[in-house]
Amino acid sequence: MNEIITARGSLLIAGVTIDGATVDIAVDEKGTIAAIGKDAKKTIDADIVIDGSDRIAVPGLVNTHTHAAMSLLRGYADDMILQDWLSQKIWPLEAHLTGDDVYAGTRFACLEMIKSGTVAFNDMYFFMDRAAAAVDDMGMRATLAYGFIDLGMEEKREAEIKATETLVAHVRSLDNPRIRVAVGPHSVYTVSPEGLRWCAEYAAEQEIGIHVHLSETEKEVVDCVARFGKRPAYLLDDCGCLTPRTVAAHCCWLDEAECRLLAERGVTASHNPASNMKLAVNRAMPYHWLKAAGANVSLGTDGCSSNNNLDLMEEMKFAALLQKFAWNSPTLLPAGEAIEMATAAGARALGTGPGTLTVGAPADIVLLDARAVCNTPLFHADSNAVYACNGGAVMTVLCQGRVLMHEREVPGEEEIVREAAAAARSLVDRAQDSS
Ligand SMILES: C[C@H]1O[C@@H](n2cnc3c(O)ncnc32)[C@H](O)[C@@H]1O
Ligand SMILES: [Zn+2]
Repeated sequence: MNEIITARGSLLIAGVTIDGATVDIAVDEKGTIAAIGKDAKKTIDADIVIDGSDRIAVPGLVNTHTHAAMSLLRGYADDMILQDWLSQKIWPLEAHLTGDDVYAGTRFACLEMIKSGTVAFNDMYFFMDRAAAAVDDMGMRATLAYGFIDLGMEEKREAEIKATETLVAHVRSLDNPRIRVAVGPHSVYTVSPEGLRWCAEYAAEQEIGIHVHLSETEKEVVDCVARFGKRPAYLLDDCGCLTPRTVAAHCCWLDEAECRLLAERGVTASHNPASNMKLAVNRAMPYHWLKAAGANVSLGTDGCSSNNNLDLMEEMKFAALLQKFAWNSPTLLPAGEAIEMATAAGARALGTGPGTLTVGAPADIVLLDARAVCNTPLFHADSNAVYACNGGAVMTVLCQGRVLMHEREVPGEEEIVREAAAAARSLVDRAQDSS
């Protein structure tokens, strides 16, 4: 194994390219960027030196909507509409999930994310104590929410409340600054207004975030208006769920007034273009309205059963292309904004720092291969990163100054893949045996 992966301490990335300039980046032993520039090496006595020649440094990517352990369900159910996909295939299989599955699936998802430049993610799923263990083992950052689904039943709501409280207490007990907790009301079609209100009050009391699906399909909006007399964003707002700590995933079917409402409340809208196209939700997030309103718009992959990977480099391209195509505007969402979505906007949403390569920021750093085919010729690094490259161009990943991958080597990769394959097989076999 490359010794840089196992080494700990202060670190120097020597002769790396940032915005076209060749600089050194010094990282102190706390994992903070101590200096950037030609004299950066003088600020620390580096324990580790990484050769940055032929490398372009960018901030670590932040995936703001995942169901990480769904990596076990990759390719299990494709080419379906959302409601059928969830009710006929995904939920029946998820009924057989175990904590061990979630550990194996989340560790596997972390591996895939690290290999494509992601350092932090916002996750909503089940058995989240085991997801936390996986995140801890892999050295990433994550905000973890239990997927709260009460289907309007009081008994179920009580169980979901307990599960949420248990997870919050568990994550607090870990006392790991890389792992945070949020409340995860799944959506307005799976959680009653009483459940949504409880989630909002509990999140406020605990001073933690809210992670929710919002206006993913037209059916969600039509059904919500028919049941509650208002569109989903207004229902969430009436229940107190729209806050500066809220990440609302999808937001495809928002109208212009709802975009303004999200901006006013300080909500982050997580764009998930690949999942939206695959599930044919038939409308792209109105990014132009959200942007005009001043909302924070970040980027997510969604789970591996609707994407079907966790490559946020690839997702930047999907976002830029979908926005241009859907809203008939080649100038909408240029490369620089797509990178901002995948870095600073995500970091803002999860409170993981500025999401930039600046002195004092956490050293969440990705080194891209400047000699890769996708980076040749290198007229505009942002353009290549978004339109030409994918996660395969990521060579080295640091999270809080710790090297998670170097020269594409991640410790334990083979075993992680083997365990995930076995867990996926066993999950599907158990589900089949019971049917
Ligand atoms: C946490 C639950 O959310 C389910 N899920 C995964 N992807 C989506 C999506 O795009 N919309 C709604 N719900 C989704 C996941 O399977 C869990 O059951
Ligand atoms: Zn989702």
